Amino acid sequence: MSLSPSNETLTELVLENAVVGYDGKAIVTEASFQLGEGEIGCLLGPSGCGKSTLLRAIAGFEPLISGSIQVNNKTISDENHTLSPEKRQIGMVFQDIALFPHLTIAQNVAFGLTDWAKQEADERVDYLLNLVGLSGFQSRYPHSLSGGQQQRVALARAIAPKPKLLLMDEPFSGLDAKLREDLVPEIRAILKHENMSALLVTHDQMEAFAMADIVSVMDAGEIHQTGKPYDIYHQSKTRFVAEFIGHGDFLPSTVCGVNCVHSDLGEIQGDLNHGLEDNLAVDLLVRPDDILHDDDSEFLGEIVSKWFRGSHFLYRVKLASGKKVYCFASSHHNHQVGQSIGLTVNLDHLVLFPR
Ligand SMILES: Nc1ncnc2c1ncn2[C@@H]1O[C@H](COP(=O)(O)OP(=O)(O)OP(=O)(O)O)[C@@H](O)[C@H]1O
Repeated sequence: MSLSPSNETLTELVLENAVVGYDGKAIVTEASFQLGEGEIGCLLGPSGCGKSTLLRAIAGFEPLISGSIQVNNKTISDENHTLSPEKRQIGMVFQDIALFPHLTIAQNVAFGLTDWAKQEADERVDYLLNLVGLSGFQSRYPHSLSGGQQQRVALARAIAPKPKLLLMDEPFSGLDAKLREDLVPEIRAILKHENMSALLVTHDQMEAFAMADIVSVMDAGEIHQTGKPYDIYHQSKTRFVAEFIGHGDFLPSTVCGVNCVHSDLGEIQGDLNHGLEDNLAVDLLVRPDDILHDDDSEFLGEIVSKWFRGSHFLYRVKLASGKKVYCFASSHHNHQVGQSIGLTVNLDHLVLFPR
């Protein structure tokens, strides 16, 4: 058995209309998405929307009411059959790190390697501890490690037996914000290095965007949209996605051409044909980065509140119509609440919801 990185773990996961629930009552309705070989996916949604339920179905802990789950073209769950979790070769990392306290770090990582030859298992443990930045920690015990270090050990333990797929249920939510910010890209890099297909569950948008190649946004048991983080943010398909992801406002507008709307921001030409008929009443999604502060602009808005974000200010500005929108400004443009500032509209993708 070779050390990593390996291509053995390259896995494709396909969910087709998966319905999952408890006591015959559906919680997740017809979930479909596809995770390509070596891709990192994310189920993102508010608390109680069914993310963990769907993850548990993929792990084999919950049966499907209908639909199917396939790994590398092999059906592992459908309404008639649930392959048992231990036969799925799926690794899991949870929020509560759950290392074995009485085992050393090396023994924890080697936990799933009982059928490996000793020398290969030792080499695999050393390789992984080095990969997660903890070489030299072999004989320490979990209680002597920080939360972030423990979570890295948990990751090493989960990927040690080279599972086909790694499932991660809110793995960072017990960690403080700074540690999370550092650890998320680090763990992404490790998974990519290992060619590991992985699926993360989180309610944190920033975590989803920093970690995943592809994000499925869920609400009330339903997947609203699956796509790249950029597309989810800039081309939200439903009002829920538009509101759940980042800041944004809906401006009442009227369609005035194949790629044009009229709103309180004036007439805006988008870069795509929106396919809606002229004069249709719509809501236009406006993100903070769609409106920029510009001292030279004569189009004004009055600051009603402001947030200093280090590298920039986020202003809430009131337009002449009374509607409020967010606006970005670089951090040396420090204006006061009540002041009117110039605005330019930087909106290429028109995201419209008929009213
Ligand atoms: N074992 C169970 N039996 C019955 N209902 C359950 C069970 N587990 C979860 N539920 C219900 O299913 C719904 C979805 O729960 P789930 O844990 O999947 O949501 P989630 O999106 O992962 O939430 P969170 O982010 O808070 O963990 C909730 O209404 C929950 O109460």
